[in-house]
Amino acid sequence: MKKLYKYIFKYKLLFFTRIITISLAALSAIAFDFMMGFIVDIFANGENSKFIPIISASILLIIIMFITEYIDGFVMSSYIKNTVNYLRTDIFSKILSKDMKDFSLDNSGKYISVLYNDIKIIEDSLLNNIFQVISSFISFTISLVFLSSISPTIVLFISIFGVLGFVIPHALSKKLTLEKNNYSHNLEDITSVTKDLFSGFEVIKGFNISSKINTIFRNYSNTVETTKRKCSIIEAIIKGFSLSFSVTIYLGVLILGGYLMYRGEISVGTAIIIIQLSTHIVGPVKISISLINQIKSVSLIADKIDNMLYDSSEDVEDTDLISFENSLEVKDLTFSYTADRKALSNINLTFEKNKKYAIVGESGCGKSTLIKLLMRYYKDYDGDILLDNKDLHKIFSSDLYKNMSMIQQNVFMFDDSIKENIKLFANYSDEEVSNVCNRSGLSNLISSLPKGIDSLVGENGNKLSGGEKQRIAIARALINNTQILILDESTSALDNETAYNLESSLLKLYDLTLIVVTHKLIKNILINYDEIIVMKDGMVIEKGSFEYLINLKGYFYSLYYIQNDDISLSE
Ligand SMILES: Nc1ncnc2c1ncn2[C@@H]1O[C@H](COP(=O)(O)OP(=O)(O)OP(=O)(O)O)[C@@H](O)[C@H]1O
Repeated sequence: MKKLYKYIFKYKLLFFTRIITISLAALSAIAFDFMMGFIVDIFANGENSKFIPIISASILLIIIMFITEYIDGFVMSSYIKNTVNYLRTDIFSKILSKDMKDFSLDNSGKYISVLYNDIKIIEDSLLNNIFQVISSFISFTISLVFLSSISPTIVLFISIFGVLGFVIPHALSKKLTLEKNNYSHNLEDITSVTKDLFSGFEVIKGFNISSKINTIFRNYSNTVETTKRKCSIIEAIIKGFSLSFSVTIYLGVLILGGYLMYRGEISVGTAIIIIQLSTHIVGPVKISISLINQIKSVSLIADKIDNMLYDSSEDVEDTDLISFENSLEVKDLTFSYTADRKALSNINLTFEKNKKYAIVGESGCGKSTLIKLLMRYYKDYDGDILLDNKDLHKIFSSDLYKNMSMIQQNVFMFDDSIKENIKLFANYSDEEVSNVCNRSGLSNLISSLPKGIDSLVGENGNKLSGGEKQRIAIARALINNTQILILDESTSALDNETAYNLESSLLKLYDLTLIVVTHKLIKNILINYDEIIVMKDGMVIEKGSFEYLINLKGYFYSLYYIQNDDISLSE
């Protein structure tokens, strides 16, 4: 919760201006109470000469109240706009600065929920209420000071019931905090699930499972609404308590004031002032109880955001890597996603600078897992991964991803031109862009388009084919001067010819260390790799050149034979 103070006080000037405007609004309201009392006394005593001045003062007060309300609304809306904006963009940039391994641990739906749902809860329950509490406190204090100068007995009575009114509902506040936290978690779940279900739209339609999916969604929606209802019930109980106490105080003041008037100790006007002032004491007590509880209920949500934004890389990264010079080594690497099954067992490999490596093996043997570990997606493995003899974990993220890039099947594209998608909005010259286009095999595509490199790619690159998007991704990596390029073709829908062309152009790049996960066992391509790494059941079981592996007549030979039934023909 403490970390939220940074956001609350970010716009100090607006914050304190708002306190001044709400104090003025509170003062004007109290001045109005006095005005009512004076008017009644002027009529009761027949003081005609004071009639015009009191009417003028009333009009002036109304104008002041209007202006104060206007300025107050203006300041408040500016404060909320700036603070919420700052909070949301700060959280967003913290999410972006997370390490890949940390980011992949959380479902992105959770981040979306924090950015919209949780921030809305913080705005409603904290930012708005904090001023209401301050305003209530100011009204309460000023009214109490005035009232104590008129009748200390009434002040004593109000204080006793006011304290009781605070203490009893306080007991319910913990329950409310927990329920609000549950509500926030349930909102997270429904956002993630909705996101997943929409991304599976084609499957839902294709397999005709809409009614099953509707049931799943209804259950999530029901859970969210049930938790929200629980919060509302607890809030209603708290409000019920505070209402009972405030009505008791109000009635008590009315009876005590009436009694003092009956005894002739105060005038009718003063009795009205007492009653009006007591509303400024009772009202704040009543509101503050539920407001303070609502503010407290934000604390668990604030802690949750803190935990989510915790970046484990801050703890370990202390090594730089200016440029990859020698080798990427994997020593005794073992990794499991779940305790009951190893995804990788005892892997030992060396990837030398500028050499080309292919990783092959049947589906599920651990190829993608291996390259994800090389890209530092997961940290909890046994063994070592060393880049130029430096522990992969310790290398600064900025250095690591400057030297290593991975291209997967789903290449993210900005809705902009081909050129901007290659440059990624950095300052590269046209010559540099054209150079990487040649190297990544994009030149043919560009020359066939009427607007060339300035052609727009469409939303997420929908005007381009899968292979073209992958080429743009390669150009991105090359312009960034990536030393090690990892290509995951495991799930690639690329046809053989496109895959062939893509790999051939990369294999020709001398100053690039290339690691390609491939399913397509094509001799003319595979002979160009320095080493083919063959995996089975999470282990590396063979490795060597294409020729060596074929002559070995082992597992690779059988895999190759399945895809190329007649070896003699394909050779
Ligand atoms: N996030 C995950 N959580 C749990 N198990 C996983 C996860 N990702 C992969 N696995 C399991 O780890 C094993 C290796 O998966 P991996 O994706 O590395 O295989 P692969 O060789 O790349 O397969 P493919 O060629 O089909 O892409 C598989 O048994 C898979 O079910």
